[in-house]
Amino acid sequence: MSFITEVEVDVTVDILPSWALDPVLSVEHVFMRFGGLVAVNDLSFTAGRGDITALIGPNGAGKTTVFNCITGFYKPTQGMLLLKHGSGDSYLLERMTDFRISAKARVARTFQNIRLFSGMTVLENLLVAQHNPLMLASGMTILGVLGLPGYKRAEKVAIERAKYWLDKTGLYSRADDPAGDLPYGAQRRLEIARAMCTGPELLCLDEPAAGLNPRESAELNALLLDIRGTEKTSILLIEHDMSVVMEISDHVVVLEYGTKISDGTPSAVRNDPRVIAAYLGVDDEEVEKVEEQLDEIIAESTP
Ligand SMILES: Nc1ncnc2c1ncn2[C@@H]1O[C@H](COP(=O)(O)OP(=O)(O)OP(=O)(O)O)[C@@H](O)[C@H]1O
Repeated sequence: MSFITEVEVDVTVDILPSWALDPVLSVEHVFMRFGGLVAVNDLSFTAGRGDITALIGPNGAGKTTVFNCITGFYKPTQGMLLLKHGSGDSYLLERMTDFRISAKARVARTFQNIRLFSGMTVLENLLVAQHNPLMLASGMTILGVLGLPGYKRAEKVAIERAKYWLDKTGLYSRADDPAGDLPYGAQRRLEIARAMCTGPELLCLDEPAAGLNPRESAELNALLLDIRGTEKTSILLIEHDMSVVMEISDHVVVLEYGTKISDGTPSAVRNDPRVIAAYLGVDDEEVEKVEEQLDEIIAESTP
């Protein structure tokens, strides 16, 4: 005869989302105040290594301010921004200058308004982006630039890298044209190529699809997916174009008035009533009503 004793085991396993397991960037309790205005309010989120993370929200939600804190243009009033390289090296971005954030932590960014050297050629724009490794190879001297073999080697590597990104972004045939002569969509791609020439650990793109037509927008999606897939570069993206956000993001963080209101997969965020309410511009008190309406719509459409 055998006795089986039932033992109640409380197995409460917290399943962490994939982006929290190996984050390239951890934003922890960040505040940014401009006088009486709280542009970023106790913001915490993680961006997973190798992920495309989108930061979205209505106009004035604080998205660009978050980018400016990450890239050192602003010092956050409070909070921590931890960037971790795949090698294990980590950097507290809020303690670093913008120059060191791009050179050491290797965070690259593009801007809402294109900022290229429009009088320089497309190729020159990509070589200027690699100024740091070139100057290091020169030993910071004119003699180094003129004679050191290390400099010649570094110059060759810089040209090869520029060619690689010209090819990837479909700009090879325009390499000798002034950047300012390129059509708008091509200038946007050149900005991304320039950022990629710095070999970033994290690529921050501020509204890369702004002003693009649907064909250019689809090309941008393909380029970003390729950067994620082939280069394994982590991307943090501010974007208003929901077709881009929903199609290519692994993870979406939503801000409203500087506060995080949703954080999850694209489909979870898309169906979050708070997000819908924020985008429709309804007040907090109306969120419940929107939720009820959504439930009704879902019930009606379910056979
Ligand atoms: N340097 C500054 N001084 C004062 N207020 C600022 C400054 N920078 C941003 N703000 C304010 O912070 C708030 C958030 O602005 P931010 O540009 O970060 O929003 P956003 O989500 O990027 O908006 P958009 O989608 O329109 O670009 C806004 O109210 C803005 O006016």
